Amino acid sequence: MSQAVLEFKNASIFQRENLILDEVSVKVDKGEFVYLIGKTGSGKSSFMKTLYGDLPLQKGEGHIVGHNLKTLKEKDIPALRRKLGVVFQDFKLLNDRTVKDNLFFVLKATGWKDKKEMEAKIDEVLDKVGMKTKNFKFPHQLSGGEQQRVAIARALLNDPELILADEPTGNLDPQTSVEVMQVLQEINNNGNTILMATHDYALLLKYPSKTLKCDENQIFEVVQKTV
Ligand SMILES: Nc1ncnc2c1ncn2[C@@H]1O[C@H](COP(=O)(O)OP(=O)(O)OP(=O)(O)O)[C@@H](O)[C@H]1O
Repeated sequence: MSQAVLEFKNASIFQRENLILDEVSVKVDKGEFVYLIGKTGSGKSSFMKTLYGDLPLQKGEGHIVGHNLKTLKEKDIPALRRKLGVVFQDFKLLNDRTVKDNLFFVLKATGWKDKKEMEAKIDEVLDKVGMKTKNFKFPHQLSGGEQQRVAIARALLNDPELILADEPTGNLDPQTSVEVMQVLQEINNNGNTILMATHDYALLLKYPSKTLKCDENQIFEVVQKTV
């Protein structure tokens, strides 16, 4: 049986009427760590948006964590997103509440009810990213790297089948980028599947892994030596 958490066949991705990516045929298997690279404007974000239901898939086949993107309805999007953990370049934490309350907010919004279970889950995910002792802090009291760790913890709350990280180190200095990358690597070693869009070639060299490249309206796998 296939272990694919993500599979596209001859898919086309459009922004309005503009064709951004054509004949996309890619697969990500359970447990993989996959990079998505490509120049600015090559379509990485458009691809990521298609994956979390922000951009409709108009042509071809696309399946992700058990959902068919071609037939995905507006009402199916929350269920899809619960199976995905999404991490953005700009963290997207709520600045008016503590780390812990940021995570509570997501759990409540995704249907959790039991306070004890919620507390335990929050401790568990913050522990995974080394931020448990800072759960009382507000986002502005944390460094960029710490905020991104919290964002990664938030992405882990609902045990996602796939983590989509869109330029997660884009706002961080090189040293902090490596620290955040180590967190992502640990999470991957613990069994989480990760697709990470990045511009950071230094990270690719330091942590080689399967790499997909967007170029000239295509996505193809590259052998890392020639990246
Ligand atoms: N909302 C939109 N409406 C129309 N065109 C768009 C929209 N968003 C992006 N595009 C176009 O789609 C193409 C791909 O953009 P996209 O943001 O996916 O690239 P990217 O590879 O993620 O770039 P970056 O690395 O800068 O984030 C670009 O030509 C862009 O101008």
